[in-house]
Amino acid sequence: MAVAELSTPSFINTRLVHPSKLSFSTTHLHSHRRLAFPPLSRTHNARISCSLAPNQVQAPAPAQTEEPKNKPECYGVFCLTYDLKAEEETKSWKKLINVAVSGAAGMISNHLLFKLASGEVFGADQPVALKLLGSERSFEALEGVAMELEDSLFPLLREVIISIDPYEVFQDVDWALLIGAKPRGPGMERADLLDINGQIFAAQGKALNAVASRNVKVIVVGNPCNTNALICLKNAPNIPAKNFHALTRLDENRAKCQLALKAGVFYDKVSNVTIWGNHSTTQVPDFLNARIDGLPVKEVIKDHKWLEEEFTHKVQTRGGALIKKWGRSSAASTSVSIVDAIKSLVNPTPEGDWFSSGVYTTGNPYGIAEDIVFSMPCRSKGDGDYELVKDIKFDDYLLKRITKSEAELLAEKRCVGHLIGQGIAFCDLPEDTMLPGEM
Ligand SMILES: NC(=O)C1=CN([C@@H]2O[C@H](COP(=O)(O)OP(=O)(O)OC[C@H]3O[C@@H](n4cnc5c(N)ncnc54)[C@H](OP(=O)(O)O)[C@@H]3O)[C@@H](O)[C@H]2O)C=CC1
Ligand SMILES: O=C([O-])CC(=O)C(=O)O
Repeated sequence: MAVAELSTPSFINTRLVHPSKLSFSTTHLHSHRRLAFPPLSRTHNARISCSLAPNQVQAPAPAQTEEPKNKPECYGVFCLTYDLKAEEETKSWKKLINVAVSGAAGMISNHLLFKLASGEVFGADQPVALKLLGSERSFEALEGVAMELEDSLFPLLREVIISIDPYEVFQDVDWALLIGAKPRGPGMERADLLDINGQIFAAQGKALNAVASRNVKVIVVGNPCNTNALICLKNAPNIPAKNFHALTRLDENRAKCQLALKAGVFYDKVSNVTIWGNHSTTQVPDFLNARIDGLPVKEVIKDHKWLEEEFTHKVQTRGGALIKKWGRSSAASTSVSIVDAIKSLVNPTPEGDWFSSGVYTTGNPYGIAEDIVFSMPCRSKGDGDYELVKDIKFDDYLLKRITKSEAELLAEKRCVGHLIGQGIAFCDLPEDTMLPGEM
């Protein structure tokens, strides 16, 4: 049996031994101990214990013994132990947080993971553990991702595990970024997509409910993301519904860019942009409440016909326009928008401004149907939570558009009744229901 000798708990002083070359010995992590690693297995992942407890962990998770039966599997250099308290420059760092990413071998993740590990998302004093969820099919690609993370030498990246089991990946997670989903293929009905992807998010909701931190924040990216988020939260009744988000931040960013272009200003001058509704072509980019340089958009952009027609359509179909150019859907800008969405929750929202997120509608002050996930304007104190913005103006144009997106989401919800404990599915989707990328 090959065994790695670790003479110190510090990360930088340990010897690197690749786990695939070693077999299991012990998981006790103290200085001056013998440590070896299990061979890579596709069903069981190893998470190495460390001297830091994850933040906010209250989940009634299966008891973690020192040698759990299904010991999760760490990856390569991340199997080496460390002790943040032992190094001068890391003593002041915060407690490790656990971040799960599904679809981790996909295009969006390929951009996102490196941002998460670099410190640009959670801060330069926030060590992270990345827990990557893939599938049997993509397991080798997932190993490739983990190898690239190893080679990037990120000081803040203290643990990486790869797995195809959501119950292992979601154990004690503080954030779950749910990206993995099946794209709609040629000839596939939207109802089929809702069902196929809905099954994934129902299973992941159940796993989060069982093993994640009770305070986990969940951002659903995989499409159709609003209804997937609804399915996920319905299958996780022990986690507050408020903690679930569907990503509409990319749409907000796209809207800001178009307004800036038309007004001839740089996009940092555009604020208070809400995307209402579904992440689909019925989404409503709100120019009534948006501001440019502090002024109402309609005072700066006098061409109101452009706002109602061209601007709205451009934002709704930006994903499709990009696919036509690239031959694949937005990945880099989506990952940037996921970073923006997280940062908006962990930093106080600038005075007077807000951000868009697809959130649970129950108790909303706008009269939008309850019990769906709808993009609305939010503000955060920076504690991971948010409040809906109250002082919002509506006019007939805005209300009519919002109603259309609301009707679409209610129809999507009827299609997934079987996945949310609401009886038999009945699918009567509007003809023109499309993802942004389907135009
Ligand atoms: N909300 C938003 O603003 C946006 C959302 N999206 C959506 O994000 C999702 C991911 O996009 P992207 O990263 O570009 O896509 P990729 O195809 O590159 O990656 C998708 C990942 O999803 C996983 N996946 C595919 N089918 C299944 C399945 N049946 N069960 C579980 N996992 C599955 C794949 O994992 P594996 O290889 O392991 O099977 C793959 O790694 C898509 O649904 C896309 O529509 C995209 C852009 C914007
Ligand atoms: O439709 C897609 O898969 C891509 C998408 O969501 C977008 O670009 O907004």
